[in-house]
Amino acid sequence: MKSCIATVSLPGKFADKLAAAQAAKFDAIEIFEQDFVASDHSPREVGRMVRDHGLDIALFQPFRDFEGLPEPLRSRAFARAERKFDLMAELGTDLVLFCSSVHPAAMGGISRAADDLAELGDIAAARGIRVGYEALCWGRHVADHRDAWEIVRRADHPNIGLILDSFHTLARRIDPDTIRRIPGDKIFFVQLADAPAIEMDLLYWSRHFRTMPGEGDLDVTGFMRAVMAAGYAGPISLEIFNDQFRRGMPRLVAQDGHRSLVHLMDAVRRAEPQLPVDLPAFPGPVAVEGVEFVEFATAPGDAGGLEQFLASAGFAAVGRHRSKQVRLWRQGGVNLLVNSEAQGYAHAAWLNHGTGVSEVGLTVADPQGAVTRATFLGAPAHAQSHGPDELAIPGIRGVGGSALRFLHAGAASLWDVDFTLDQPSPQGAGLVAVDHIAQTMAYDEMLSWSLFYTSIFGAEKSAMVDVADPDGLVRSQAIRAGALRVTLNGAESRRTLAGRFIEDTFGSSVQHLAFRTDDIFATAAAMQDRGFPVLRIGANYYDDIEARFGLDPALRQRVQALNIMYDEEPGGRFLQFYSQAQPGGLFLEVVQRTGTYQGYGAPNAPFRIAAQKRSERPAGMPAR
Ligand SMILES: O=C(O)c1ccc(O)c(O)c1
Ligand SMILES: [Mg+2]
Repeated sequence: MKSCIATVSLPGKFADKLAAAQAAKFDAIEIFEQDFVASDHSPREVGRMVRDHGLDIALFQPFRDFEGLPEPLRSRAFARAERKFDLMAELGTDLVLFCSSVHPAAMGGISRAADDLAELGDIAAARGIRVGYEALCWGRHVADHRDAWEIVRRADHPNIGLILDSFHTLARRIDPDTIRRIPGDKIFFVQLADAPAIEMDLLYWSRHFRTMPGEGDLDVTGFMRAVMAAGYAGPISLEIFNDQFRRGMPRLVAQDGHRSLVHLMDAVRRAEPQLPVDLPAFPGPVAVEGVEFVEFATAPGDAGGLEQFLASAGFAAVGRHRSKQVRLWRQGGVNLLVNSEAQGYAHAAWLNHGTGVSEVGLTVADPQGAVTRATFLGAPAHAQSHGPDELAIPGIRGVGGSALRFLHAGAASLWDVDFTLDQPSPQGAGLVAVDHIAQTMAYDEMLSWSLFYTSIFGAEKSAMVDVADPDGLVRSQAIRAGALRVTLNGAESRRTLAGRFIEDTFGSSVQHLAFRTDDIFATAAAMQDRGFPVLRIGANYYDDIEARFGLDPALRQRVQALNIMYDEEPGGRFLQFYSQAQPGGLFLEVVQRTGTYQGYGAPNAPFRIAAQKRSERPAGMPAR
């Protein structure tokens, strides 16, 4: 796979873009003319800078408004093209993108455009240049790759070919399988971009909302399968116009871009194994069987507050690590680790973020294979010291520096090998499993996080929902990969509960953990007896759900008495209650799902957030 990224896809100055593309292991770049013009380097210097970064210039673009013009505009367009061919020679690239015209004077006509390109082909050929023609989906006369291909076919010139761009094809809902009929050697270049499914003007959508493949809702995999089936063997290039990326960090944008391409091509070969995808073999998406543990990083002075909070939720300390300052707290099938080591990864996490979740342990069929896949997708392996008789548990780093570990279900158990258990697992308050893990990040980072989960785990995303915090909007997206459910909460404002959590913890990620119970009324009562700092929900909320769902008044009484929130879908119900946010911002949630309910009670989130903001006062865990 020859990977390429357009300079327009990356933020920063020209040199920053090159450094980022190199660090992310791209093979080549497309020079977007505007980036070149804005830079202060001569064309020869730019060419040398690119090659000094180990990169090729695979394409120069765009050349606008060429075909179908009347005289004298037509001659002017040819003269302009020759100037750009001169520039390309100095840059050191032989392929240029001509996009379909939006010029008000452009005349239609497939043959007229073909004649113009054929004539241009002779000029280009004399200079060893190839011209690729791309249909912009808002082009004046040509807005469909099938028409662009017909023009290229009629131009019938070896130096004139087609350029495909997934956005232009998929935005117009053109069937990508029509690409399978195009000879692969006439496709000179392929640009890729995804986008979220939002109805809007095509040009505006393209210029502001493109995303990396897999981060949006378009079928970029179907598009790329068709391109490969056509016999295309050239570079695949990311051409992403995106407002968020423009203000992002060059290296992170480039890294996500490379990850998205590797993931895309892996998906292509898994969908159509006969296609010749040039990518080293690595294991498929990691299927998560369970959440085996969640570890909190803390320090001896802070552990007491956290442990008191866990005890109030029905957990009991049942054992300790053989060689480390780590206690095991349990109830039902849930294992929580409280790590107060004075060295190592957890300690560093505590120093950076305060008390909070530092690691999540997942059971998978092939732990080592999971790490292998993740490293091919650019996630660093996460090694942790272990004693001679202790398990080496492979792991990776998540997006914000959090860690994930992979364990075999049922194999030599971590609990038997690394831990001394002093008592059996208690029933506690009836929590049986981790239901989901809620991570919080700046809104601009959300796509990075979701790509991490969708690429490594093959996770499914549900639709993004807007949650109104009294002080700003929070976007929430649920991600599911087998037994791993994660909700991502992107804070737009620093004053939202989510935004403040990020500030207060210096970028910690897990803001809350949700546990599942099979009897939420019994669990809520048992936790109340243990002094759980439940979040109080006001009467207006209960009046509303009684009206909205036609709730039986007796049920309304029961849920209200225990501060349980309620949601339902045609196939099932969802009951949930929360703790107050603890100093530092962490909180817990308890849920019960019935029937086929798959959501997270999103309609309740604004009321929960408002209640949390009202309830803010120190309780439970002391602040650091
Ligand atoms: O937005 C544009 O004008 C534009 C330019 C060049 C491209 O390759 C493209 O896909 C879009
Ligand atoms: Mg394009």
